[in-house]
Amino acid sequence: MDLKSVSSSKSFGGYQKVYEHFSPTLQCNMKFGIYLPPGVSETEKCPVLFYLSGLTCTEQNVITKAGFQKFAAQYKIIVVAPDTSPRNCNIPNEDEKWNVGSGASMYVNATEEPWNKHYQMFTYITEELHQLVLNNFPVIQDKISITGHSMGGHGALLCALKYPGRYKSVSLFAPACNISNSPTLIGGLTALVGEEKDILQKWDTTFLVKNYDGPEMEILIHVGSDDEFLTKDLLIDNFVKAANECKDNKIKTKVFLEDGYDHGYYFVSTFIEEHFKYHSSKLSS
Ligand SMILES: N[C@@H](CCC(=O)N[C@@H](CS)C(=O)NCC(=O)O)C(=O)O
Repeated sequence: MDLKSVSSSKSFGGYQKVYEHFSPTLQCNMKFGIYLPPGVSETEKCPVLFYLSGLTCTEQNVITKAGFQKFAAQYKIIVVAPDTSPRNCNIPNEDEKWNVGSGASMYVNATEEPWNKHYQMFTYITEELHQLVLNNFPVIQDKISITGHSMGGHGALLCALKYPGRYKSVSLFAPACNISNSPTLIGGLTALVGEEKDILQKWDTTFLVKNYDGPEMEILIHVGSDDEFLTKDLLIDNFVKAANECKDNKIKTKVFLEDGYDHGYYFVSTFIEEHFKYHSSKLSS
């Protein structure tokens, strides 16, 4: 495994780094950001938090705009920020639309031509990158949490629901919770996995949550009341309702509707500290 260092910048006593590597799963080069808090080493390992970004993002958006490094340093949590899709794959029109193709992987495994050769993002995040991080960085192997924004909130939920018990805590910023009913996301999803209802629902967290049968899971959610995607695309209420129907009440959602905030990184950076506090409390218990 060849990890090429792209950048390394000191931040709050630790280092914000970006690496590039060839991904056999995605058949292309991928970048990811990783923040290493001050003092972490092979003898002082830390928990890790995966942060999945939203539509149009690369690894750069969250590392430059969310202001999380201060809290990652304070709570001693390694933060991994993957890119949101394969890139430069020579797929016709891959960069044409902001909600189909590059930057719009939906964190699923594609089955449809021409995307299926590269767009295996679910496996990339949950297997390849997961193992790469655990094998190459000073991570406490059973202290793993996940968070995400918008399409990345959907991605984080997919990971948590399909890998019950792996993630110690889950938190979401303005998550897309029912993507097969989202006018903005459905086009990207059907391009990747086709139009069959049963298949769409296998990648839709509102449907998946009903059959969740893992350990109890509490999910922290923040969303802004002025989020332009709130009512037609995020569909958080649908997820909450489905989660309440899940067997033995195993999923508890804590949703905070924050007055006046929109969908962007001013919103994310406002609530990022609360999410680190939340993950830290779960990771240290
Ligand atoms: N129509 C917008 C929507 C994209 C958008 O809002 N993306 C969110 C995630 S769903 C984001 O994080 N954008 C990058 C940023 O704000 O830095 C665009 O074309 O950029």
